[in-house]
Amino acid sequence: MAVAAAQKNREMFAIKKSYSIENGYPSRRRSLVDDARFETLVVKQTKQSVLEEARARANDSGLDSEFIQDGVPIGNGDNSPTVEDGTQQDETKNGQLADADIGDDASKTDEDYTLTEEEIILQNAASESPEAEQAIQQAALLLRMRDGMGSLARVLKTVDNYKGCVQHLETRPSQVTDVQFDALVKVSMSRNNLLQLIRSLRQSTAFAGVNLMTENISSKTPWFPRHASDLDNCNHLMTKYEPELDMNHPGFADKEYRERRKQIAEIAFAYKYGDPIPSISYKETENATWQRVFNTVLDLMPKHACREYKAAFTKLQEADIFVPHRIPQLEDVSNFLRKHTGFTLRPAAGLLTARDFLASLAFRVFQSTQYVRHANSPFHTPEPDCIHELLGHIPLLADPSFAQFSQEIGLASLGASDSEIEKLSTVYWFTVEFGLCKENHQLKAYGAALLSSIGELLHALSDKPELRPFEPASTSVQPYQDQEYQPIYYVAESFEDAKDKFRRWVSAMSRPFEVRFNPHTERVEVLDTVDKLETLIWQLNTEMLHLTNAVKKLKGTHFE
Ligand SMILES: C[C@H](O)[C@H](O)[C@H]1CNc2nc(N)[nH]c(=O)c2N1
Ligand SMILES: N[C@@H](Cc1ccc(O)cc1)C(=O)O
Ligand SMILES: [Fe+2]
Repeated sequence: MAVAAAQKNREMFAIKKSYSIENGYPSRRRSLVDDARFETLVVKQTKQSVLEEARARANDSGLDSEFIQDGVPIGNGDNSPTVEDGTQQDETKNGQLADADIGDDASKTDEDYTLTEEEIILQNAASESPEAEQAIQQAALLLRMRDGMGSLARVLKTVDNYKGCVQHLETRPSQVTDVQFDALVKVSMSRNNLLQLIRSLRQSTAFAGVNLMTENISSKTPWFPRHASDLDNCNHLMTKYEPELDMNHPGFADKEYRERRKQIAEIAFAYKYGDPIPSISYKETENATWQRVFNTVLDLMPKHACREYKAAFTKLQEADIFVPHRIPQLEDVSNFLRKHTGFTLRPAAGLLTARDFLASLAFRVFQSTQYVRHANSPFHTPEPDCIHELLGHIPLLADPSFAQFSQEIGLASLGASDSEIEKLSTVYWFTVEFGLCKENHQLKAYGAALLSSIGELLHALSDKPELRPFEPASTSVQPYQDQEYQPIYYVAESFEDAKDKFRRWVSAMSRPFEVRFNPHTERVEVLDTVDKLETLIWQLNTEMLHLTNAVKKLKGTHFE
């Protein structure tokens, strides 16, 4: 009966809220890598429907309605094309017409082509405000010229009519049937005029295709938070681990537990940047669960935890934050961390998507759950809870070197592609969550999910699992599950060594820009102009001057 009720509850809940189930996620599979893949899929589908909607709108409002392709008017529901990332982009590698790209692909793009993703983005960008409409846009157009070079005169004239400026012009013999030449024309003109230019060129029978392939209209880089306050938008949940949705969750059939968990999660939903984290008056049973885990960690830590963990743990005890009889309040922990490494906490309502979770690390913000695991399973729980965050993550976030490693993973994730997010979260999994390291030839644990799950800690340090050296390139593609204990663990020489290897690996990632966190403004800066770099170099020079002076002064006192 209880199970049936829970099932019903689960279905209702799924319709209202579940990110996973309403989208058809196979909820029995429990791997965060699968989650990331699933997230990718949902994001893609959502994007697709946004694009299709925009196409339909463009069609309704008459834009492009004069263009008929293959005898089918654009926007015809059944025949509406799908956007494939990359097909357009490939044609302007390094801004040149790339020979290798001529051929099947090129002709295919033309045939499939109606309103491209770039045009929709341009149209949306232009429609934001009158200023946005007039903003000057750099763009590249690929023109398929049926009648030879003579058509170029017409192109140049039309660009001129629209008050545009041609910045680059390149042609090649076309391999598309019935097309003599392809021309790559880079122009600069207002967005509105650019849209008109494209329309106008398309009306001419001289062109078999007019494709917009912009360099910087396109939002190929996924959105990412620029300021710590933008993290208010980075709270998307993977709900499949929640007690309502996971039949293996120890709280699945416990209504009171689920209510309590929901009530605490509400705090996270309401939380905004700058708010103090509300205190929770934990129940006796909740404090008792904490006490059980806390005491076991105290017992095992001296032998099995890494040096840095133990040192920070002692500091947390000295600050009266880690005591056996009560669960620490996140606000107190946040203030403690701020003093040691500049990390702070934000309340999280549950397991966050990898992209959102990693993004916050870039700002030295750790998103922490605040509810407590079910009293029946103190030594293992399927979703992160505050005991995991507090006993697992907090001590190392108070260690400067580890804090920096965490932030670097976060910075690398900003604007990364979906497959790179998947790799970064796998590295996170095998280091921050389940990492082992060496200390005087002995194996020690530093992973948070080992230090908060006693059963797994002992398993990891037994002779059962396979141990491999931490190597980002191979670690980042190692599949894993989070249902049972891990069969493989990765061993780092030290945090410094892990950081070095990670840095070298990250520098080969595809993101075309570097970012830097400015702690004074809590802003992430994209290092994309000489001005910004010069300002930074100037700041570093000043810093170097101070450091050099400090060395001189120390040496001076030494020898006097
Ligand atoms: C980045 C990686 O996927 C990692 O396991 C994340 C996912 N989301 C999370 N969400 C919360 N609330 N706590 C966590 O520890 C994590 N870990
Ligand atoms: N298994 C961990 C909690 C946890 C769950 C899921 C995670 O992704 C991470 C941590 C524990 O029992 O402490
Ligand atoms: Fe964790």
